[in-house]
Amino acid sequence: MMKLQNQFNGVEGLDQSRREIMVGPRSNGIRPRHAFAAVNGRRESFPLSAPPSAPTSNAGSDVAGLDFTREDVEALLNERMKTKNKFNYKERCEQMMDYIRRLRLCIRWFQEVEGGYLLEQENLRELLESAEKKCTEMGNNELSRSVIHRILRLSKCLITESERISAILEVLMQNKEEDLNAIIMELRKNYNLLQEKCAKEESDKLAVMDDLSREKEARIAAEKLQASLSVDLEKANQEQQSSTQKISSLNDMYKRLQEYNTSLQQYNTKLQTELSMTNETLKCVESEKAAIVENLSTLRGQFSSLQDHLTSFRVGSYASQEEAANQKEALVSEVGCLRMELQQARDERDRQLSQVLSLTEEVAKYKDFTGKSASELDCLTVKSNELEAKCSSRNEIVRTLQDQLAAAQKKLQMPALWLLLAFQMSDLSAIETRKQFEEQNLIICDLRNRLEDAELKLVEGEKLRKKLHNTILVVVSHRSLSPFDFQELKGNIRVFCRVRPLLSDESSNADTKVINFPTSTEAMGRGIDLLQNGQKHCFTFDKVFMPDASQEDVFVEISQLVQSALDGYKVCIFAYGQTGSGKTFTMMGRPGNANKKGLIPRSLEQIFETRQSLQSQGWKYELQVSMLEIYNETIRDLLATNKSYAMENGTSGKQYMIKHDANGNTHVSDLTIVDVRSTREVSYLLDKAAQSRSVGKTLMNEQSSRSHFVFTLRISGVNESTEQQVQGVLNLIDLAGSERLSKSGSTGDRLKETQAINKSLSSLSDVIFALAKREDHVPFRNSKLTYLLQPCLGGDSKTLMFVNISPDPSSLPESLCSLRFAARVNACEIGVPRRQTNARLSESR
Ligand SMILES: Nc1ncnc2c1ncn2[C@@H]1O[C@H](COP(=O)(O)OP(=O)(O)OP(=O)(O)O)[C@@H](O)[C@H]1O
Repeated sequence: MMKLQNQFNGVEGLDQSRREIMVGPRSNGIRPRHAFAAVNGRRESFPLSAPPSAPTSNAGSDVAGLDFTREDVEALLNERMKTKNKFNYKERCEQMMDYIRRLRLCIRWFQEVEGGYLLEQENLRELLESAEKKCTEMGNNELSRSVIHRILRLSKCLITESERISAILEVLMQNKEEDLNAIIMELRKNYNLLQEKCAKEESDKLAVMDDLSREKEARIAAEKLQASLSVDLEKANQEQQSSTQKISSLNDMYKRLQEYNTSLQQYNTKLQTELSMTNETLKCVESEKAAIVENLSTLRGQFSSLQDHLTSFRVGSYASQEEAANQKEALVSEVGCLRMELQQARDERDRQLSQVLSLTEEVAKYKDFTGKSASELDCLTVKSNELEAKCSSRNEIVRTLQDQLAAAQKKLQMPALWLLLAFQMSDLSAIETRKQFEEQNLIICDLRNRLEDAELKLVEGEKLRKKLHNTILVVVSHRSLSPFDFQELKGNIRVFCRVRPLLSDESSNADTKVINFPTSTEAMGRGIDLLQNGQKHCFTFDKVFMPDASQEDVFVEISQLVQSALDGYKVCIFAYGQTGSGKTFTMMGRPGNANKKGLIPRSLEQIFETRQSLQSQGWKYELQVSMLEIYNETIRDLLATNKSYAMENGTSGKQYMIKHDANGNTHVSDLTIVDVRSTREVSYLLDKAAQSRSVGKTLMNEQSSRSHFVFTLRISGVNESTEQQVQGVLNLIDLAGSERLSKSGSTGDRLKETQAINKSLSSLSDVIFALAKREDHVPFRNSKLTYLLQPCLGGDSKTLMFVNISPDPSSLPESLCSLRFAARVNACEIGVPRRQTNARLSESR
């Protein structure tokens, strides 16, 4: 209590003279150690007493002014409990103790309240009132009352002190408030400044954040890019490695192929020489054969004449033969008679001889009997002489008879001999003829064998040629070979470029040379350079024909491709180019001039010729022709007999539908298909079609084709000996020319045609672009032309495009467009050409 009073006494002294009391700086809830006061205009500081230490277990001893302790109260209580109601006193004492504890706490709180300046007077008053109440409740107990009084006193004292302090505090608070207000103002200012700064910083921060996020994004993107680039780089490295390997392997292959090519070329030359030798032998054999056949026929004539002669002789000699036979029979019977007579004479002679003998024996006997009389002997000798005479006469008769017989026999033998001789003669000549005939037959057989051998060789040579042409040579990358040799392997569309000569009416403005043909070994015959505004545009194709190239020169380059159609390939050749650039000239040629015949008639001539020569190898071909034009997006049958399509408004009466079958063959419904057997028939059909074609005059071309012309030749061949079948198709197409309306000066119907032509050609370029980019969808159906050409552009055909170019400088932009388009076409990869061939089915045999 004393400590407290001292503390406040100091303050009380201050109270009288102060004008302004301030509290020392307080921050972070730390209690201030000084109070400041302005004393007589001077700022002084007064130390505030330290706060009481933390309450000890003996709480009562900390309370200043309360000079009794808990022990006192307990002792008092114990004493009183001896006499009074134990329970009531104890309870009340405890209540009192509780009250005192709360009072102590109040004092401590008062001391410890921040700076000791806030005093809850209301609470103290409440406490006081409750203490008074409790005092009343406690009644007349002396001890309690004195305790209570003390407490009350203490309380009152506390109240007054607190009131005083609160007054001081109020002042202090006011001052402090002002200070604080000033500080707050300052702080607000600072705050505002800070806020502005903060806002600025915030905006800066946002900008920086934006920058940062952008940078982050950029960094992430860069990292991603870096990652993808590194992946790409890795891939590229791998690709590079693999391509290096590929290149080296390709180089190896190239070398090997070159070697192979050389060997093949040698082989080819050998084969060619063999072929020519075989051909020569064949020619010799054929001439020999002809001679033999001639010989044979003369021999046959001889033989037949001999046979005729023999039969006539036989017929002629028949009568004399009969007569001779009769004579012979008569003679034979005569001979028989003579023989009988002779026999009889012989018998007689023998008998007489035996008589002579017996007589001779008898004579000998008589001679033995010497004793016989001479007369008897004489008589016997006479007898013997008679008999001998008889015998000799008989011998004479036998001799004459024998002579007669010999004569008769001679007579008999004469015609027989003659006949026999004749027979023998004719037999001899027949045998000789037969011999000759057999010899000739042998020679013929031999010749036939040789002929067969030669033909076999020829077939094998042809087979080899085909094989070399269609299989082996395709892998040989040698420019001296035909570009079609590569087609089977690469599957690209080949492109030939043809520059026509300047026409007479063009030569006036042809001083400037805009087209060049490079002469370097690389590009010789394959390159073409265009000069536009001083800029050079270089192009390379499979072949470039200069203006002086003849129709024959051009055909030579495609003849092998045409040959492929006979070998069972689908072949498509089409001419593309600006109007008047020479497409129709290339495809059809100039009518009535044999030297200027175009590719279509030349191809057909070759096909018919080859068909003829292949017949000897067992090949039989059937050829069918159809011709159509696509005019204003409508199909017209150029071989239709009734001409129902030719309607006034240019629209077709019939609706022709294009269909492709599973084999990639194209069919146009209701189209006239004509069987052809000779070039003359085809020429007739071509003339007929040319008359039906839509042709018109434009500023660019006197005879401008206003439609796309499609000539189709279907070839089906059967080989009887090898049982092979082939189905080839040859499509030859003369496209309508692309043109600029401003240049062509088209109006009316021409304008409509031009628009249709340009639209279908742009569809063609769309298709080519889609193919070049290997897009999933190729818009073949966008025009009739592209749909018709679908198997040629996207299938397994051997396709060749002619890009025709005009050398006229005024056509330079169009030429450049055409060449760019052609370069695209050249890069297009379509399917690998497939040969349509199969073994013949037994049913079809
Ligand atoms: N190589 C050539 N040699 C000689 N004359 C040629 C040659 N090429 C074209 N011509 C001539 O040029 C003219 C135009 O040729 P052509 O009619 O063939 O052109 P086009 O491209 O078919 O034209 P369009 O698309 O208008 O039908 C014709 O008179 C033709 O005879």
